[in-house]
Amino acid sequence: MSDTPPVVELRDVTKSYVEGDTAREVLSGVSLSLWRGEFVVLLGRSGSGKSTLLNLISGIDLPTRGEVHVDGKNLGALSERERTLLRRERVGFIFQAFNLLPTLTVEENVRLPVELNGSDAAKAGARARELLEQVGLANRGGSFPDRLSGGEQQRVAVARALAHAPPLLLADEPTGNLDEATGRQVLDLLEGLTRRGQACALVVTHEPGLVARADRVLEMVGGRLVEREAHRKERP
Ligand SMILES: Nc1ncnc2c1ncn2[C@@H]1O[C@H](COP(=O)(O)OP(=O)(O)OP(=O)(O)O)[C@@H](O)[C@H]1O
Repeated sequence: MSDTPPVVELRDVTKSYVEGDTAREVLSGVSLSLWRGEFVVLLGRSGSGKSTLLNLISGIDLPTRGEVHVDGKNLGALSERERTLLRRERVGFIFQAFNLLPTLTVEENVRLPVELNGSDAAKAGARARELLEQVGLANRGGSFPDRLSGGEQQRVAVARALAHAPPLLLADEPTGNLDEATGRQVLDLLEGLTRRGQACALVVTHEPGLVARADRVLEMVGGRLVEREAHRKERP
């Protein structure tokens, strides 16, 4: 095992939501370590708490009890602004609905996270073009997102999520709006680029093909996290 901390560490995390007089526990004592280089799939029925878990890892929400550490930092000890910065610098996101900014071109969408992290325009542009080339969209940088197909938009979203080389990628049903063949193409890219960048990917999916390719398969069941398969690689 290496001396570097896990990219994500959850220590006995509980999350309850209060509605009226009742508190409902969505996560009950979840512990988890994710390491760089791991491609991890997260399964679970609708309402089982998958998005809640992603929100806690990204620091958008805080646990009721327990600790969440990202890149060695305890999110509960950070201010909201510090959590926002950590998220911007260290995490890439891919959403089911693509979530590209409609008023920016494809290239501007991809260079945005690089520029937000302080790179100058020339460097950000070069990095965006490199990523667009890798997702097969080198000639679409000047187009606006609504001119692209769903699969193309999601490939742009993959490029955007990885443009600032984050150690952690969180993807919430990235193929949910795509047909099977297009979804497979997007997942190939997602897997290839996260492995090449030695990032850790945590992907919520129902895609059986992806489950077979994952290093680890986790499932939310009754508020707990179950490790379904233990194809763990050697720690990077
Ligand atoms: N802000 C909130 N306030 C109250 N309840 C919430 C809140 N956010 C989530 N929940 C509840 O927590 C439970 C888990 O929701 P979550 O969105 O994490 O599930 P999920 O596994 O991602 O579901 P799906 O696959 O349908 O997206 C649900 O019952 C939901 O209603």
